[in-house]
Amino acid sequence: MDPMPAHPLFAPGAPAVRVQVACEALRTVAVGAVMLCVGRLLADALDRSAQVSVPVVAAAVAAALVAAATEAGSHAVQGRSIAAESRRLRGALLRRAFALGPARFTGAQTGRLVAMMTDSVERVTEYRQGYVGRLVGAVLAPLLTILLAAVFVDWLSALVLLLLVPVIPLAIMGFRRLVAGVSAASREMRMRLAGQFLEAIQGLPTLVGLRAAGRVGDRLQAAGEQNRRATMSLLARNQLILFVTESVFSLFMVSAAVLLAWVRHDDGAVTVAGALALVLLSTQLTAPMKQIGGFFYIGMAGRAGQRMMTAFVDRGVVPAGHAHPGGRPDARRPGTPAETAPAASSPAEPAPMRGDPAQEGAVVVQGVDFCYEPDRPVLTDVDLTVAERETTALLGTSGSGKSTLLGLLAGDLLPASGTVHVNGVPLTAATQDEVRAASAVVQQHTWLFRASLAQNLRIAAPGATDEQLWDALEQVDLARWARTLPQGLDTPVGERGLGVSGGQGQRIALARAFLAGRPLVILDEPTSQVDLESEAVIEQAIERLGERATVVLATHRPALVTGRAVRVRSGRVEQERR
Ligand SMILES: Nc1ncnc2c1ncn2[C@@H]1O[C@H](COP(=O)(O)OP(=O)(O)OP(=O)(O)O)[C@@H](O)[C@H]1O
Repeated sequence: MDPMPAHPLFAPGAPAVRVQVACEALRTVAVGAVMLCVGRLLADALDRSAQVSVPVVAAAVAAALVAAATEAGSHAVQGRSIAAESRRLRGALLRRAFALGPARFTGAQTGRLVAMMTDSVERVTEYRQGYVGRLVGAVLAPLLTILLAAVFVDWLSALVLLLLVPVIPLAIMGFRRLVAGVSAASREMRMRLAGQFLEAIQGLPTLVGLRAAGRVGDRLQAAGEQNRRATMSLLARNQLILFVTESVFSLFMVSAAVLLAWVRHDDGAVTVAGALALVLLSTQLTAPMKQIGGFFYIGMAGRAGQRMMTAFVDRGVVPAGHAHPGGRPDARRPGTPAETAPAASSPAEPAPMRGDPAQEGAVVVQGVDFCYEPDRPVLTDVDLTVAERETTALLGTSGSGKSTLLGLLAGDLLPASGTVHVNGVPLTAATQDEVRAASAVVQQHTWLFRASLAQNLRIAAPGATDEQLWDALEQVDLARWARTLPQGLDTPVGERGLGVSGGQGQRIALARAFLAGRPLVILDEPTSQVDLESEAVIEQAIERLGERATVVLATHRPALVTGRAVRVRSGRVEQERR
């Protein structure tokens, strides 16, 4: 075990450790002195003829004060050095992350990086600045206690106790073996969960647009609950083992001390005061056992964090934990959208038109007013009808209200007055979910998850077959490219799509819209991030999409207007045709 690797990332020498060891040693001697004095006072109390010795009482009080002061001093030094090293360590890791640049993070989930800089830094500093000193102190404690017993009570009794003390490291090692694997697995699970949550938050607009947020949310909730249960049972198990080990060990040491005191007193080698002090001092020998719990939560997590940070600084990777040594990385491990989506379900079936004969068309907007803030109308008296399988482009300058109108069609906003019908369903607070279920939304900025191409596509349709995925890729002219990928559909596209171009990312987003199979597809500036060549491909893809669904898109680019165009000007809709 190399508790404090000499890596430039970590503070050299850790002066706080030396101060804590000194404090711990002083505290042990002071507590030992209190026990010697108490032994003497108890012996005097048993001997009715003896008087209470004021100097002994004074010595006991003074020693107790020294013990309290060293304890407080040790904590103060620890607190200060933890804060200083946390700041330094986070700064160093952040500088390294910036130096590596975003492209280096294609293989590493940002969530892991964040978890390392927050949770792991806390554990490492707590371990390096707090725990090592206390642990060394705790190992010194029995040796110093035995020294006190040898000098002030009886050297032979002290020698016997010294021979029994090695049971402590044996007990520590046994405990470590019992809990090590489970602790590593629990740490890895927490780290993965942190990554999943962060990625879900980062990609939330995409998940919401594809109506996959509920599914992913349910899955994350289940994963969180599973993690909570696993952690609680780990803690319960460890506490039980600790309790039993500590009780058995304490009982063993105190019984040995009582026996020794009895025999040596009978032999006339130890006074009553000495015998009592010996028994009291034996309770100090169990101090290392009390550190065992901390050793395994703080120590193991701290050392694992150190390994992780060293690997990050030296090799630029945030390694996974060691929960599954030698195990094959699971393609559907948590943290990927495929895992966060429910297992098998078929692509969404197009919702049938619902019977309101008065509302002909997939989208019917009548006399709609909308404002985000009172007295600042954004849409005024808007009328718009889009027939089934018709593609309609909303044109207009920035701020004219195009995205707001799309928000109403998607069921994300409610009109202040007027009516909106989507697929025959009137939009109200009560029907909002139903209206939202009728559409898939593709935003200007698409989020690609750190997962395979297939998993990124299946966000829209968890049960889609490989054939359906290839068909969707064909529709957006990405199938040829996908076939050249080293692992085909299983090729990782990288967090935020760092492995693909902006145009390819946007086409993957469109492929998701194909897969979603909703009757209405809403596209908000689908070509804002792409070059002219990609724009032409996207234009064709939108045309194909229009053969399967009603499409409403907002765009600044006239090239995208293949069907009907509608101009939005200062919150009003003017209809025109090309
Ligand atoms: N969440 C909001 N809260 C308050 N005001 C908003 C909000 N969203 C948009 N607005 C305002 O509503 C008006 C219309 O915005 P909207 O995004 O619908 O326009 P747009 O035509 O889509 O613009 P762009 O082409 O730049 O996306 C703008 O004045 C905008 O500032």
